[in-house]
Amino acid sequence: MILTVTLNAALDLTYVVDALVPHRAHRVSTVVEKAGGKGLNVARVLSHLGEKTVATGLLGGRNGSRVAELLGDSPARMRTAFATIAGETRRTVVVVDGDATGFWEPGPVVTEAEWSSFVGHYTALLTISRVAVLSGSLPAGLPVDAYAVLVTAARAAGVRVVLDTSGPALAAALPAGPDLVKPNAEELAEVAPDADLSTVDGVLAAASALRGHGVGTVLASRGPEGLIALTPDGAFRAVPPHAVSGNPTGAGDACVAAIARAWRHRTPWPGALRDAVAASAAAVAAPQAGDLDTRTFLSLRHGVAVTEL
Ligand SMILES: O=P(O)(O)OC[C@H]1O[C@](O)(CO)[C@@H](O)[C@H]1O
Repeated sequence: MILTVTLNAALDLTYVVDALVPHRAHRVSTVVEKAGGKGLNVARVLSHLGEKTVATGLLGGRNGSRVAELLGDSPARMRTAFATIAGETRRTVVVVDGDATGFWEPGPVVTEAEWSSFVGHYTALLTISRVAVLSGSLPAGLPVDAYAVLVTAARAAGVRVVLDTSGPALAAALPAGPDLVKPNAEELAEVAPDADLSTVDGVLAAASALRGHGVGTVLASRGPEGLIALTPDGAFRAVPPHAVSGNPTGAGDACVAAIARAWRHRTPWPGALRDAVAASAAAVAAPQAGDLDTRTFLSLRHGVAVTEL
């Protein structure tokens, strides 16, 4: 079982318009509502790929009930085990006009009692999990080291743990030793301010500085140029055969899902990275975050070039 955690879940709204023009009113041609937040997108992609998952996290208020209702349509292999909180789950809005522009609401305030009860609930779920994926921002009220607590519990349970977050939440969790982090360009620049991140060497220097904090693998996404991974088994670069256009929201979630799946099946790094690059591209090709265009995934995965650096 792969466990995904979404502490700041969201009711994701996607608006499709012809062209987004600031300071103008827009007629929206299509509105789609989805259960979202990064961990839920990861769970949905895993489920598309045929994996059994349990999606947990925090849900509250009317938006939380709507998210739960939307999750009711999930296939049996995607189980949900969310804890209820008093605060209102946030909404996010993505405006798609060929590319995507996102608006993320901040989310609820979580109480200390809700947090400590969640930690117990999560620890129980670890006993049926092989891999845990902790994704997204922290809602207000949670301690900055919330992810450090969850990483420590996973490690104590012998569960491999992927952490996909940013800013202070990421920095505070590094000493707990997550097995993989997927930093954005800002985080890489912060740990290695002099590195030229437009070059492979620069990304490797920054990734190695980040690994020095106790992380197993650093996975650096380079958008349409693919991925660079600094792993305990060496450094790899994975490049897609061609760029894919569409909605890039959720491409990172698909990438993380593919890695978790590869770990679950003990796939060696080259295969894992090939799938991660193909899954990211297949997520871009699908209209909504958390979806995967299976045809793109299957057609691209054999064309991804993986080289050991
Ligand atoms: O948790 P955050 O970092 O605020 O990101 C949340 C958002 O990211 C996405 O998962 C896309 O990665 C959206 O579905 C949206 O819910």
